[in-house]
Amino acid sequence: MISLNGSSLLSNTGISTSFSQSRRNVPSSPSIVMVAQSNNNPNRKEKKIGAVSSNGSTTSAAVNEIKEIDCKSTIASGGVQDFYGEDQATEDQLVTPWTTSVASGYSLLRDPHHNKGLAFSEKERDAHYLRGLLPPTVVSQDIQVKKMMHNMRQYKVPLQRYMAMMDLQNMNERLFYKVLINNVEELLPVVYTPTVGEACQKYGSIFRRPQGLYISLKEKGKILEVLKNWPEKNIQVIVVTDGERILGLGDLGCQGMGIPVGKLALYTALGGIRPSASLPVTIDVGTNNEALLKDDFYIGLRQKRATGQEYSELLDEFMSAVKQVYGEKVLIQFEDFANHNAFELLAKYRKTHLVFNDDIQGTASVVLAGIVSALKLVGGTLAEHTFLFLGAGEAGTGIAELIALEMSKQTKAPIEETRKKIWLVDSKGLIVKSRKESLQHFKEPWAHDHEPIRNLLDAVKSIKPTVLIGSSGVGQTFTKEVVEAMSSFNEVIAVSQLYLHLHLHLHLYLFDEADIGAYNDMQKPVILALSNPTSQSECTAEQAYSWSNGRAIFASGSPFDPVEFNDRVFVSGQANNAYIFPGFGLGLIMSGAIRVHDDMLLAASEALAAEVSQENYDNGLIYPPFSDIRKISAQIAAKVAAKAYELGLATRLPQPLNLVQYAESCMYSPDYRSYR
Ligand SMILES: NC(=O)C1=CN([C@@H]2O[C@H](COP(=O)(O)OP(=O)(O)OC[C@H]3O[C@@H](n4cnc5c(N)ncnc54)[C@H](OP(=O)(O)O)[C@@H]3O)[C@@H](O)[C@H]2O)C=CC1
Ligand SMILES: CC(=O)C(=O)O
Ligand SMILES: [Mg+2]
Repeated sequence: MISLNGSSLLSNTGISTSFSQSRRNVPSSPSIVMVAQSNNNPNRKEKKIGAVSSNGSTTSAAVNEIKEIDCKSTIASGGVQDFYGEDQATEDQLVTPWTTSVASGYSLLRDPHHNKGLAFSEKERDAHYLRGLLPPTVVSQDIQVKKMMHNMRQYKVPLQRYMAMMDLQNMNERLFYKVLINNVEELLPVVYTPTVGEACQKYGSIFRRPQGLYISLKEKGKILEVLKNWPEKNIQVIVVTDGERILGLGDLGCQGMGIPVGKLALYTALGGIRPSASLPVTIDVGTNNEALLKDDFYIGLRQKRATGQEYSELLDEFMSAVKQVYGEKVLIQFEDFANHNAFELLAKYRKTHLVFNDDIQGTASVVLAGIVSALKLVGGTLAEHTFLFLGAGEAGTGIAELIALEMSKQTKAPIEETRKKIWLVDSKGLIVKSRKESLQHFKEPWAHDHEPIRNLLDAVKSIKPTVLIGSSGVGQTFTKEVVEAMSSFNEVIAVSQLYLHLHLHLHLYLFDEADIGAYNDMQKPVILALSNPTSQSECTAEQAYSWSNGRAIFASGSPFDPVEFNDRVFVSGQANNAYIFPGFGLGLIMSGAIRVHDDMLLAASEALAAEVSQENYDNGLIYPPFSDIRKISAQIAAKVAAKAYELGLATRLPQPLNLVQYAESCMYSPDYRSYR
């Protein structure tokens, strides 16, 4: 007998046996010394009772010997043997979490990495002691996928679908990824935004089995040991949050764990990173969410958030421990930190670690790609457009800076100049020079000369942007008046541009109504409502199309169903960093990159924009469909890796000749493996 600890204790379902060959998928001769050890039962003494050979021949002997342990005094009422002394123990007595460790297939069925459920072949059932543990039928993985989707579609409540998917992930990892990859467009809204937002809000009450690693203030000084508790050793990507800005839902404390878990599921499904190489982490420094602090089911520390030195010391310890345990090349993705920490953490650790802030950098890359694509539909170069943001935080200023950088590269103008084409509104109004003294540092570059303006509508009317981007985390802020204003003056600009165009290029001075109509039709306002989840979207797809009279080029952070307006069906795109981070991370990992550089974000953006087909454009789309995401991720990974080599930041040498092929060859496949 051995005592259970770590992840095996957490995945124990009552009866626990460990099938030690299966984990490594190689023939082995485990010699498991079975030791009975009790610290609460005076009648039980430490006893070495045997060893089990790889063919399991001594299993029954060993089990018989276990039964020899004197347990006369552990008969619980009703005649059921309290074999482990657990029923007899009172609440304040300590018990050891026992398990027997024999070469049986029972634990194989409960090992999510290797379980295949009914897909175990006859041969595997014989070889791995599964006879009798499964019903007789043998089914293919494809049938399992079909069944899972059939069952999933019976649930009408999205959170039930989420829970069904999480249960599957905890039960049969390969099937989970096969289901997700094969049905990515249908299931992305389930495992990711918007449903993951609701899951985080209710994480305590839906909590079944822990996923990921929780590092709280209690672990201060012990983070190295905590990391070593994680069962996998070859970690390549960590997604970490402190839960303070979960989507647009605010501070969800420890319950933010749903985000790293969800993002890493996408790393595997969309980017092909091996699940065993990924580690979701939640840093719990408390929460300022009063409702959660009072919630009986809350799973985190019940205290106000630690800040200042206490906070930065914990983060510092975590960052050093990660590097010590997993090395220089582990990618650490910061996710959903509040902006007062996010910018600082990125600035501090980008010099010493391979870090990437998805909300600042990934979002910037995906939105730049969408805008570059949109230019095909609305005309002009990046520098000829004017941008207005609602929201000047991580997403807003991150995107703004990357657009300004790309503009600067294209026009050779200094970035200080190109920034002037970009305006941002925060909760206090338009960011202007007169506010400079009181601005957070990341807003300062955007304080241009302009009179103060308090609200978005007035800012839209004054700035007359061609592109409006919502990154405020506040729903319904792109009102009818805002969208109508965006549409109206883009029309006016269209007419004046038409005059200019005819005059300068065609030397024509006359035109008819049809010309104006055709040209105006091309002048469409670009409206991106990035805030997640759906409830926080600045406007819905239906509102964008109807209020703009069908002229908006629209994309949103969370998906919307197609909209019928004026006998036309409008399909909107999803402007979400999920297009970028999986391929971006793959590119870093496969090149052995040691640092992230802004030029890699531009490279990723270019790769994504290049994947939008003419057919997509014809349908008004500025992003390719998610159904092609693995192919897209390979293209992104290749461009990012190429940039890493070019910048001298890659350590995997020699550089593979064909980076796209190499990226594809690195990708995890969820197909079942055959067991000896
Ligand atoms: N689609 C995607 O891929 C992504 C979407 N997002 C979404 O973007 C949203 C914002 O994220 P992030 O930038 O990290 O958050 P931040 O908290 O860093 O920034 C929010 C910004 O919005 C401003 N703001 C808040 N309320 C209002 C209001 N009523 N009117 C005007 N401005 C307001 C804030 O103003 P102030 O500074 O004055 O407080 C702040 O500048 C979230 O909903 C998130 O889910 C984020 C990343 C990626
Ligand atoms: C998509 C994302 O990262 C966010 O909304 O925070
Ligand atoms: Mg995020």
